[in-house]
Amino acid sequence: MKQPKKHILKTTNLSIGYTSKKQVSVIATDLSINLEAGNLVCLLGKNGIGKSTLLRTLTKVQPALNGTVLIDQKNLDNLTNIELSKIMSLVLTERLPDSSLTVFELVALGRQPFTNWIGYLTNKDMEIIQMAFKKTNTSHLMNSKCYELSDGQLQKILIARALTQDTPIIVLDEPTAHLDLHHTVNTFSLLKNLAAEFNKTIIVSTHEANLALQLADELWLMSSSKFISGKTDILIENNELELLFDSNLISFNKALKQFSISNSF
Ligand SMILES: Nc1ncnc2c1ncn2[C@@H]1O[C@H](COP(=O)(O)OP(=O)(O)OP(=O)(O)O)[C@@H](O)[C@H]1O
Repeated sequence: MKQPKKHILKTTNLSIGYTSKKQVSVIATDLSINLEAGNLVCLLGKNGIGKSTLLRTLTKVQPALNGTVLIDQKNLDNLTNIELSKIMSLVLTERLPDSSLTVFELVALGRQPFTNWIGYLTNKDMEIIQMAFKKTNTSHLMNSKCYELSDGQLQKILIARALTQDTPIIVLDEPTAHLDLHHTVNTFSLLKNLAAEFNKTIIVSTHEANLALQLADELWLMSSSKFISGKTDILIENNELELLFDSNLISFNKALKQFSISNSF
C-alpha cells in the first residue's frame, strides 16, 4: 500500500513582518502552508510583496509576528540552530563578505553541522562535496578564490554549498537572479531533479513565473490581497494565477499555462 506523504512544513495563522521600537509593519497575515516532502515549490509575487520576508521567517532568520511554523512536526521556535542546520539549508542572493576563502573551502563549509570541532572532513564528507560540485557543474572553479567569481558563478557555488549540507529542505531566495537563460533553466532542472530523485523539499522564490509554471509541483502565490498555496495544476484550473499581475499588462493563458503580454498593452 502506498504510504501517505509526510508533511514537512506546516504553518498556522502565520503573520510576517518587521518590528521596530516605533512600529510593527505587517507584511502578510494568515499564511497557510501545508507542504508535503519531496516537492519543488516556487514562491511567486511582485517586487516588494514579501517573498524574502516569508522565506526568512520560515528559516528562522527573523521571527514571525504571529502564528506557528512546524518543520517536520517540530515547532521552529524550539529548534536550536544546529538542529535546524541539519534540516534546512538556505541560499540567499546577497554577496558574501570579503574573504580569501577558496571555492572548495566555501562549499566544504556546508559540512560544518556534521564535522567535529576542528572541521575534519571524513571520506564521506569529501564524497558529498565532490558530488555537489559535479551536480552544479562547478568542479572547474574549486581552486578559485570566492572574490574572483561572477555573480552567476557565485550563485551556483552557494547552491553547491547547500547540497553539501545535505538537508531534506533547501530554501533559495531568487537563485537565478544573476543567471542567463541557459543557466536559469539548468538551475531549475537541477532543483526539480533534487526534489524528484532525492525526495528533497525545495522552496524557491523567483520572478521566473513561466518556468515555475512548467516545473513546480506546488506554487505559493503572494499578492496584496491574499496568499494561496497549492498544486500547480489545481491553481491553474481554479484561475488563481490571474491574481499575480495587472491583467491590463500581463495575462495568463490557461491553455498554454503561461503568462504573456496582454493584447490590450
Ligand atoms: N528590515 C526591514 N524592515 C522593515 N521593512 C522591511 C525590511 N526588509 C524589507 N522590508 C519591507 O518588507 C516588504 C517586503 O519585502 P521583501 O524583500 O520580503 O519583498 P520581496 O517580495 O522579496 O521583493 P523582491 O521581489 O523585490 O525581492 C517591502 O515593503 C520591504 O520594504
